[in-house]
Formats: sequence, C-alpha cells, structure tokens
Amino acid sequence: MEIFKYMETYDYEQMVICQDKQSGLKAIICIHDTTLGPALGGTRMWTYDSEDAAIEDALRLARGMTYKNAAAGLNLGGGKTVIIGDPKKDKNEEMFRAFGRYIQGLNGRYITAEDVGTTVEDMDLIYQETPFVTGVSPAFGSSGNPSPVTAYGVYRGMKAAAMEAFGTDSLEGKVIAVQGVGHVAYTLCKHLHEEGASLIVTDINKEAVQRAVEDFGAKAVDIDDIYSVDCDIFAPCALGAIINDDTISKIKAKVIAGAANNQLKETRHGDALHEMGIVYAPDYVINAGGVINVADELNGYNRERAIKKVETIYDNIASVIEISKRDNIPTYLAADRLAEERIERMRKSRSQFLLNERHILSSRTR
Ligand SMILES: NC(=O)c1ccc[n+]([C@@H]2O[C@H](COP(=O)([O-])OP(=O)(O)OC[C@H]3O[C@@H](n4cnc5c(N)ncnc54)[C@H](O)[C@@H]3O)[C@@H](O)[C@H]2O)c1
Ligand SMILES: CC(C)C[C@H](N)C(=O)O
Repeated sequence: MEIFKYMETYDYEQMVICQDKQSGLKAIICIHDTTLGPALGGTRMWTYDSEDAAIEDALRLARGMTYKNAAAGLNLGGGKTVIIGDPKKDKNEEMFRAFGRYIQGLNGRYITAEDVGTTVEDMDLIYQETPFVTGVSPAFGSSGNPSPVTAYGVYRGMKAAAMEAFGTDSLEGKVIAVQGVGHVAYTLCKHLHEEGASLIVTDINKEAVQRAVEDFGAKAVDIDDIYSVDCDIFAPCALGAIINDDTISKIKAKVIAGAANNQLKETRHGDALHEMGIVYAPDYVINAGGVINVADELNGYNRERAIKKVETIYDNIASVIEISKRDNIPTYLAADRLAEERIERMRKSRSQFLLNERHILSSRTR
C-alpha cells in the first residue's frame, strides 16, 4: 500500500512499526490527530491476512478514535495499535512488556487500552513499563474492563434514538434484535431485559447464545436471520461493515443502535438508512462509553464521575439527530461534522502563542 499517500489523504501524524524478535511482537502504532490532546485508543490483536491489511486496519481505527474522542467531548486525540498475532496462542509476558516500552518511547503522545483480542491482564503488563496505558486493573486504582461501561453508554444512546423514532425513550415492550452477545452485548441485554424489552439474539458462539436465552429469556435465531426479524430496534454488537448491500433491504427495525465499530460498509449505506427513515445512532458516538471510562483514569479514576460523563451519550445522540433533521443529512454525516467542527475550533484557538519552558524565549523570563 502507498502509506504516505494514504496518510496524507486523511492527514495522519505518525506511524510506528515495532518489532521484537525475542517475544514475537509485531505491532503498528498509528497516531491520527493530536489536536485535542494525546492520542488515546486501544490495542487490537488479530491474525491479519497480510501486513498491508494490518496497517490499513491500524490507520482506519486510529482515525475512528479521533472522531470518537472528539464527539464524546474528550480532550484527547485519536490513535490505535494493532498487534499481528493470534490472541489465543501468540501472547506472552515479554511481548506486552516490549510493547509497553515502545509506548513509553512516544512519551505520552499515545495512550493505549483494551480492544478486540486484548485484556485487562495485558494492560497490566504494559503498565509495568509505562504509565501511558488505561483499562488497567482496579487493583492499581484503575477502571478495569471497559466493556460493561460501553454497554451502559449504548443503552443510553439507544434510548435517545428510540425517543426520536417512537416518541418515548422507554424500551419497555420493545423488541430488540442483538447481533453478537459478547462482552458488551451481554451487559447491554441485561439493561434491556431489566427495562422490560424482548430480546432476539444471535452469535456464532453457541454458549453465548445459550447464556442470553437462559438469563434474559431471549429468543435465538440463526446468524443470517438476525437482519430480517420483526423488531423495533437492531443492535449490531459483533462485527463491522454489517450494514451493506446484502443486508440493508432486509432490516425491519426503525432504529439501529449498537456497539460494533464501523457498522456502515460504505457511507452510501448511511445515506440509504436516512432515505429509508431508519434512525441510525452513529457507532462511534454511541459506543464511546468505554473510552470515556478509561480516559477518566488520566485524572485519577472516579467511577461516579466517569458514569456521569457516559450518561451524556444520550445527549450526544440527541444532538446528532437534531443536526441531521435541521440540515437534512444522514446521522453519520451529522456526527462527522460535530467532531470535525470541534477539532477545527480547538485547532484555531490553540494557535495563540503560549510561552512554555522549552521555548527559546523562556530563559529571558526566568
Ligand atoms: N469492548 C468495548 O468496550 C468496546 C468499545 C467500543 C466498541 N466496541 C465494539 O463492539 C463490538 C463488540 O465488542 P466486544 O468487546 O463485546 O467483543 P466480543 O468479542 O466480546 O463480542 C463479540 C461477539 O460477536 C460474536 N460474533 C462474531 N462474529 C459474529 C457473526 N458473524 N454473527 C454473530 N455474532 C458474531 C462473537 O462470537 C462474540 O460473542 C466490537 O465491534 C468492538 O469493536 C467494543
Ligand atoms: C480505549 C478503548 C476502550 C477503546 C475501545 N476499544 C473502542 O473502540 O472504543
């Protein structure tokens, strides 16, 4: 791939390729934009088909974090890491310690956390080498696994989207189809069940499905049937790109609100949802609970404060819907504008000169 061309197109700042022969570490740290602050984004461990595929994923995910953090109102930029490898087989202590030293080398420009394929235990290992890691164990005074908080944020955002579609944000009696019942979706289902919603679930993992059936009285359907079931709300909580040419015409829900990153295969699928009158809660706005929670560690973790901030996802989704209606644009575009305008405003306000201790003039002020 033409890396510089891609980086220039979307205005990326930096990419770091990390290799450690001893531990087998092969990592790509990507920093997209630090206008709002240091780049915070998780580390994904995955078996990629090629190095190009890994680099592309790191780039795409890092940019996604710039938008997610900006739209969530965090003073943080966007970055992400991918580690090439099988999270079930290839992890070892030295690998995450070596990775931690690479992060330390960036001196705070990049802060990591969990993502697909990495765990709190992995963050604890990174923490042995650098303070620039979040989602570390509560035993270290940190916030631990972000998934339950992500789920709470999705629940709050779903209510805001329901308000628009149904004129009430109560989810009691609503039929909600959930794709994937993993870490985030299990807790999401718990909130929905407690509010009196009926659940339809699917997952490639039979045990995960069984657990949702037993714990929440969910109805299980086959993998491909989840798009076409009769339901009020569709919650994609597994993979990206699931709103595409093959699935979009099958969807009967009036609301799409779920945790998965990059739900739209292409932006034109977001345009199509708008035309179909489906209220789509943009993925990076509704699933920001995890990053909001781990970001609170940077101020000394306070769960109450973090949860309060996560609750604002309701308002953020409501604002995006408002902009979408006002300007008659799809919600994904309204979210992009919200994020881009904030970054642009901060970029301009930061252009004012501020003397700091490293500046050439600083010796004259001592
Ligand atoms: N964990 C977080 O805090 C967080 C934060 C923001 C976004 N997300 C996103 O939310 C999604 C879920 O994250 P998670 O942490 O719960 O992951 P997870 O791996 O625990 O859960 C995903 C579930 O989806 C299932 N699945 C995979 N392919 C499927 C398919 N084709 N059909 C149905 N089910 C399938 C898996 O078996 C698994 O149970 C991911 O896209 C992730 O990027 C997670
Ligand atoms: C910082 C992490 C909690 C980020 C999370 N993996 C996400 O995609 O939002």
